[in-house]
Amino acid sequence: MSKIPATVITGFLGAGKTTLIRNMLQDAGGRKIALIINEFGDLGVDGNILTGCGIETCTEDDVVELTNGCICCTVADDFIPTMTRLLAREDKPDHIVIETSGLALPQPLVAAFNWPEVKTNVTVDGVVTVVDAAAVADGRFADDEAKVAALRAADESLDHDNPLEELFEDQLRAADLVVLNKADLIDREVLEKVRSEIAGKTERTVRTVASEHGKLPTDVLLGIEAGTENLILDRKAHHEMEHESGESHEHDHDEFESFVVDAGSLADRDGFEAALPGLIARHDILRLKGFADVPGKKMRLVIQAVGKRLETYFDRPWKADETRETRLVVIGLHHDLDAAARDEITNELNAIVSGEARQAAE
Ligand SMILES: Nc1nc2c(ncn2[C@@H]2O[C@H](COP(=O)(O)OP(=O)(O)OP(=O)(O)O)[C@@H](O)[C@H]2O)c(=O)[nH]1
Repeated sequence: MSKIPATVITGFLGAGKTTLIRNMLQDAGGRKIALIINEFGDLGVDGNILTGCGIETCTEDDVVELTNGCICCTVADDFIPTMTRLLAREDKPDHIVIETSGLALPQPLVAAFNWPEVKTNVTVDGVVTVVDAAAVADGRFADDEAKVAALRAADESLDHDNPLEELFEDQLRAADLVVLNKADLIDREVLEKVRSEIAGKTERTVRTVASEHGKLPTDVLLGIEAGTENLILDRKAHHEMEHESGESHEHDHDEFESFVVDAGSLADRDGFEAALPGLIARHDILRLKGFADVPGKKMRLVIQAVGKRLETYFDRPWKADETRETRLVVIGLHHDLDAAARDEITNELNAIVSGEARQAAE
């Protein structure tokens, strides 16, 4: 029996993984696709967006959400049992697509495909790393010397120069294909600069393709036939290489923090959208996303912020059995989101959601 192909879609927070998968599902080419969605933070936004996207090939049964932490750390407890259940199904999928969290390392996940109970039935068709080309052009992943110096001063045990840059490079090292997404936000010349910067971060030549809103022919993404589970040992992450050279530090996510804010109904959408970027910049929030209840509206409002870019849109009606609420997950570097900062952000978010902040400013 031929093995079921699996594709790992990885990439940093907000790069466009879910958007790319949503487009892939709309152009599945008759494939029955099973989705495994892994998220950092306890809100399950991506899975909710995908099952809410109204694509008949993407029902609740086709989506498995792993929200107990990054898939790279929960391989044994979550990922392997999920794959075993998936493979035990009568109506097996034609292709398995796994969206890692924005903070996951692809290497341990791809290595897990060598576990006996998986290897005989599944092969890794390819690792697709989605890049926010505009964020790269803005230098988001470059070393911010001043910031690293401040980090080191605050925590001499810090064993990474720059956790963002290191993770970004690790996700690129694992790639069979790099998607330079958000190309609509930069011009051609900048895109080519980003392309060569990306090329400089992997020792081997990796195919890159530009995209806008993750729109690419599904045949570009699926059917790479790389068999990456047999190649991943040559695509080591930083901490695996440091381990080999003796300066070992375990792979963890301690540098990152996430928390969920429950707020009330969004009384003043314009005021909220005007105030949110300032809050994000003040606290260096890397990612903020979730859903909001807008009084008088049948549809729920999706809130999507990646760095300073904010997008809100109504995606589907609230279900009869759903509580209309505003719930937002906030993700950032640990030292930016200590307890005091989390309280401050929670209070400020509640104030701008309720419209209080605007009234106070008037
Ligand atoms: N302008 C622009 N926005 C994009 C593009 N692709 C995605 N976005 C927006 O970027 C935001 C994040 O997109 P997602 O698809 O949720 O990103 P993700 O990688 O799944 O995010 P995480 O799962 O949180 O890591 C959303 O507001 C998208 O609409 C693009 O090509 N251009």
